[in-house]
Amino acid sequence: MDYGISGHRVPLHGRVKIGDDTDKGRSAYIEFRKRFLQKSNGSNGSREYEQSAPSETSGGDAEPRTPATPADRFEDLQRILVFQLQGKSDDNPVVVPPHRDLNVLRPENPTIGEMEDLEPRIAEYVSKAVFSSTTEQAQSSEVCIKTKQVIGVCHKSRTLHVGSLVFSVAPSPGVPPQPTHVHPCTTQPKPTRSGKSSIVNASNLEKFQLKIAQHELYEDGEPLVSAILRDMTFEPILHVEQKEGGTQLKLIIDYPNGVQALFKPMRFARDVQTLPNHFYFSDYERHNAEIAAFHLDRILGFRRAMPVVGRVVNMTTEIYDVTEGDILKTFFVSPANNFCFHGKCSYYCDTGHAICGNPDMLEGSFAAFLPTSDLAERKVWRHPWRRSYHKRRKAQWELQSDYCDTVRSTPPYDSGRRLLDLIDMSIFDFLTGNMDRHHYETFKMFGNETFTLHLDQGRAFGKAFHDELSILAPLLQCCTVRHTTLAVLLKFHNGVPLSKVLRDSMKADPVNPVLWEPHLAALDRRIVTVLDAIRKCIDKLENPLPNELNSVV
Ligand SMILES: Nc1ncnc2c1ncn2[C@@H]1O[C@H](COP(=O)(O)OP(=O)(O)OP(=O)(O)O)[C@@H](O)[C@H]1O
Ligand SMILES: [Mn+2]
Repeated sequence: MDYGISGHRVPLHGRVKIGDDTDKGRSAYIEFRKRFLQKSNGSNGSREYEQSAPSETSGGDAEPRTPATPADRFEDLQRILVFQLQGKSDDNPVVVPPHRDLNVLRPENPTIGEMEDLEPRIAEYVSKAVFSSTTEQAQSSEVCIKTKQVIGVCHKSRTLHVGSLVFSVAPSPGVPPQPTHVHPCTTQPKPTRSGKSSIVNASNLEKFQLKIAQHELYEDGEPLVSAILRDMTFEPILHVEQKEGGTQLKLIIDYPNGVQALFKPMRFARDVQTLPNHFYFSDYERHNAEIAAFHLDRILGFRRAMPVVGRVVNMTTEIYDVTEGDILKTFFVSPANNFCFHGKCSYYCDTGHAICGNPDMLEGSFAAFLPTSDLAERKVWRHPWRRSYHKRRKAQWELQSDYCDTVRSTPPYDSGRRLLDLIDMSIFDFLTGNMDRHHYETFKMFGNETFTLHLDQGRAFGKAFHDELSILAPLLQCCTVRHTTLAVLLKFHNGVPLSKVLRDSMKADPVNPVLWEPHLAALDRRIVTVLDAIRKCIDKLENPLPNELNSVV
């Protein structure tokens, strides 16, 4: 089934509208949008904000006042949660109770390490491995471990590759680095012929990657997360190269021990918003959006985004000096005497869109690298609610009011956790204003019953004064949400505001303040809108409108 663009065209220069107002359907989305737009300054702050120049200034240390206690505590929604925890209200089709949610039940939750039979084996290798050197191995790399599959390759010298792990073998003083050979079945350590060897433990990122599980990237409170953030912040940068593919410039950063990060450079100050005449697909990426989205994903309890940290690098010593290839030819000094480069990519990689240091210090986001495909291949899925990526075309979901019924009856959205994951993602994206969710990825080895990665938030946090309701289309069209997601939203709405928790979480980042204050304020406002939407879904269920009425609302 193709969830792609419809090919339907609106008149040239016509405004691209969201939703079809003439559609006589059952779509909560269209109804909600109408109601939402009719609202004036509602007491709960749920209104569409126009793009307007704010009076606040960017950044700054002064903590703004947190919003006054909201008038509406959504007690009706709270009651549903309490009933469900008491084993009542189980049949509520809008709020999926924990005991029907595979993300909560997790009958199985193996890690990549367990699936690949790596974790226990590595421990075994550490205790059993014996290193020796033979001259013939020096000629080429060879396969040196066989278990369920080939997982270890001896490389030219001093390193042993096991999946994405690289073990270094330190030679004795005075002995040149030697090729290594592992005897995994040897229980008694044998003396090596030409020197003692030792195994350097896997890096924090490698350990993290092996612990990625079927239902989440990392566990709540996982200490490796802050260890990785620290590594990416303080470890020396050994090598840099441009990442192929994608539309905008990204660099792959190599640290010691095989640790890698995906670097997105800062292009604008925090308070520069998406240009009013730019579509979502021609917006620039914002490095700070990647940092903020990682924190937000963690705070909301999803744990589906890789750790990201901000860092200021010296463009000369930490980029120019450690890179090679065509990218070197794109470095130059600007008229303002700043060191700049533009790299090579399909958009915005020219002198007019150069990335410039100040004068040669450059800020960027560093996202911990996902496991390589050798260790854990990913499957790329077309997002059913993908936008048209065309200035005059609409996507199918924008035209068909019962679109969710179509999605719901199609695997993998017809059972299990997948549809609920997309609804979580739409709430996450609505909070951050990310309209750029064209594809999503999962780890192949876990099959369909696995979480969807929250990858690529570069176009989030672009408009602080506009709430893009169409991002919520999956929630509004399907009218279903996890109990746990609703509980988290209510917790922040009625307790310590999300803006405060996120601001505090990001204080530890080296490039704090990460977000412009109006973007933080927008989060608290948008939570109300999501809660309103869920309430609307429940109301519709409890008080279905007669058919004729339904068609005119
Ligand atoms: N942390 C990561 N580690 C490894 N690979 C990653 C990571 N994040 C993203 N990628 C891969 O790199 C690709 C491009 O990344 P991303 O989508 O963030 O960049 P982009 O320039 O916005 O790309 P596009 O223009 O296609 O949206 C992704 O499709 C993903 O497969
Ligand atoms: Mn992107």
